[in-house]
Amino acid sequence: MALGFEGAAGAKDEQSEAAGYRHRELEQEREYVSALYRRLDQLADRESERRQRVQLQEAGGTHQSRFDRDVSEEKSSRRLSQLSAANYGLCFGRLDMVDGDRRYVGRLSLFDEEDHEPLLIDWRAPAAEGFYRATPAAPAGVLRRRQLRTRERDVIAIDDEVFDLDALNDDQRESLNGEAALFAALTASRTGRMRDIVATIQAEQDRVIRADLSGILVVQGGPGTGKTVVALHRAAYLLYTFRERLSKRGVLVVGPNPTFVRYIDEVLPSLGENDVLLSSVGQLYPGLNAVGSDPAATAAVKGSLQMAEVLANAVKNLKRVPEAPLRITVNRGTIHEDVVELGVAVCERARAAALESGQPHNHARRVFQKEIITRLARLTAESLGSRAVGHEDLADIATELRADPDVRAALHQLWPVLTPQQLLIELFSSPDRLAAAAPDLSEEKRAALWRAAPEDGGGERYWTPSDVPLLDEAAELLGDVQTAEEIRRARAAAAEHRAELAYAEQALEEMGIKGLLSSEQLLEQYHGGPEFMSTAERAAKDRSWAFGHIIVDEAQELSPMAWRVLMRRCPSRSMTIVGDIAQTGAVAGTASWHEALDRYVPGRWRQEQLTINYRTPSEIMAVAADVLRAIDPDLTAPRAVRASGTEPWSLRVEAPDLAAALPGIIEKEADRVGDGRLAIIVPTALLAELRTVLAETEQVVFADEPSALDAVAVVLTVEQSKGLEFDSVLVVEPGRILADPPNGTKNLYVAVTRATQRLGVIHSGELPELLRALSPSS
Ligand SMILES: Nc1ncnc2c1ncn2[C@@H]1O[C@H](COP(=O)(O)OP(=O)(O)OP(=O)(O)O)[C@@H](O)[C@H]1O
Repeated sequence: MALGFEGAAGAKDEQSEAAGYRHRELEQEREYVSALYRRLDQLADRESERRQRVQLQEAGGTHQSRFDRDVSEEKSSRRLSQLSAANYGLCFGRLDMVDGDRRYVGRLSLFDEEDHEPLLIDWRAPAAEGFYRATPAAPAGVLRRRQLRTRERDVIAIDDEVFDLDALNDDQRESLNGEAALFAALTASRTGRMRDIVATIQAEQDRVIRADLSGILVVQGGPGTGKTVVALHRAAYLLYTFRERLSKRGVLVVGPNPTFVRYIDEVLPSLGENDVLLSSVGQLYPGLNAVGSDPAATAAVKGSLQMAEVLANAVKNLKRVPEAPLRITVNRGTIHEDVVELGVAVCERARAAALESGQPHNHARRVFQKEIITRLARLTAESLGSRAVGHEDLADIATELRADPDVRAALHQLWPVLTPQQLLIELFSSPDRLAAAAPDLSEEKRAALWRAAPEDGGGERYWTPSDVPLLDEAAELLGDVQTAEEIRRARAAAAEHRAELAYAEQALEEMGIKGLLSSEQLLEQYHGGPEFMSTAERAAKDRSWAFGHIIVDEAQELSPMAWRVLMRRCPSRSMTIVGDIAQTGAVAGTASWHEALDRYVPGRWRQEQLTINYRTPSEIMAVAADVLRAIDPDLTAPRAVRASGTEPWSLRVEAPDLAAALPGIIEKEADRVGDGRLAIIVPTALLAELRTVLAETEQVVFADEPSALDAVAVVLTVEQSKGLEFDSVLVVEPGRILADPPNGTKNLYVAVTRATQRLGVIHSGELPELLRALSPSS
């Protein structure tokens, strides 16, 4: 049966016997774990000596020797960072199997030096599965599961579950995996950064983590059910299990905003995985960090699928056929100056030939240009008089014409070459162009898209996260801006690169280091690339990169246009999508998984549900449940795993005094959370006012400041608080959050589910009816 040591005793002598047993077992585990650390240190020392030796080797030499040296150094660095990630919490569990086998489970695998017997099993290995999956009802060969609770390198407690089916009641069958360790983790103060949960993963979460790599898996779950943390552990699991495949193509994790990305960025390194690209949607376009913001109406239009058509039209409209023959002055200012006439039919033919090539706009321009220049060369030759003009002469004339400023201007007028940024700037700043490209958008929607052209060509603040999918779409339609010569060279280089890659692939196979390095990395090393670039770094720079797996967090926030970008980045459709439809806040966000996915993989995606809330205590969830019912009476809030013993409260302060009272309320609450973290979640419209009001309040920062995650108290909008959690949360003016269209109720649901311990609501006027479960405070 499932029991801790505490439950075993009855009479006094039995109690002291149990205590003695407990003590002996604890000592035994302390010794075992110390031995594991000795082995870890030994491996780390050897690896760093090896690396030093490699570093001392001469830098020059042949390609081959330089390559060997770089591979060794890279291999050592990776191993060292894996070993150092296991410096604390190395081992956290033990499985005693029915067949007498005993397995220790931890952050990585360790083997005995002499007999190569496993001393410790990596949590991701199949042999460790029972540690997370075994239940009293389905023990899967496990007799006892032991949790080792550790502080730094010492074992401080052990908790046992003994699976004995005969002695179970229903509650015990449903018992949580490693309750004591889990509760210790859940009630600890938050640090502002997400931590890994490798020691306390629960069975329903483990099923998601170890699910098949292929296809699209949607993980739907209410707030605090561990979607984010599970998604990150899944990334680590997939990299461990499919190392060879994924090290080459890489894994991308997409979060809703840069603050969230910073919040989660320590989890994968703590699991020994450093080569995953983390990005928000605003960072997905290489070379751009879009930090501007759009009014809701603008974001709604930009996110809608209609924009794909608008952009396709905008690119189509770039190609112009003149209404009358075009008169072009050639050889201006020379003795050969002349005016030639380019007929409408010629332009039409050239345009048709270019379109027929099926290439993106900027590439097809070459076909167009060739047709026009050939025609102009003939006309120019004719204008030179009756002298016979041969092939070579025509070629020379064509070369001259290509450089002729008037000819270039005419070509630009007929078929301009543009970057995606230029296309969007020109489109959004011109009501006429917008009207021509978006005849199906209402006047109002077109007006929402209008924006003055920037003087500096558009910096970080000009571009918004909603622009990124549009830039990506435009880049697809336009293609790179390259000259014909550049394109010819790029094609030749690509062919050579493909041949070299095939060769490198073979070399990796023969050297037995496939999975450590990709063939691309090997080639880079071989050609003496400036520095070693990880797969994630290479992928971050390449818009056309196809990832091996994509994980999307807070996926309900993605607009239809953002979904298109992600689908383009993952042609294999190997994706994990985590989110909660009840928390959609973005105006162009996702209302249903069917709506988002059926377009790409009709009927070919699967869904898992997470049902237990590990973050929010039951007292707060009672309040949240009323808000959820207002969103949809058929939805059920996830079951809170614990109570905090603290009632969530509300405080009414009338409008003129509210701003003045806030600093005092915040200071008091910050004192209460001690070394924990406090969030003040406010309606977007109040943000500017509060910046002034709270300017002098100690320890308070705003979410857009770099130190936001490390501060004792941070002020955020609901949007900025997505996916984050805090020990205590103050929600200010919930009525205004509710009244903010179109997702006010969902936003309030997000706001009240951010706390791990305490929730307070401060309001002027009547408290919204759906927060009636709060206890009024004076
Ligand atoms: N098995 C577990 N052991 C310990 N802590 C856990 C476990 N599962 C979840 N948690 C903790 O619960 C909290 C909520 O997890 P997480 O942020 O992943 O939830 P979420 O479902 O993404 O929430 P939201 O939808 O609100 O963003 C985190 O602090 C996480 O570390």
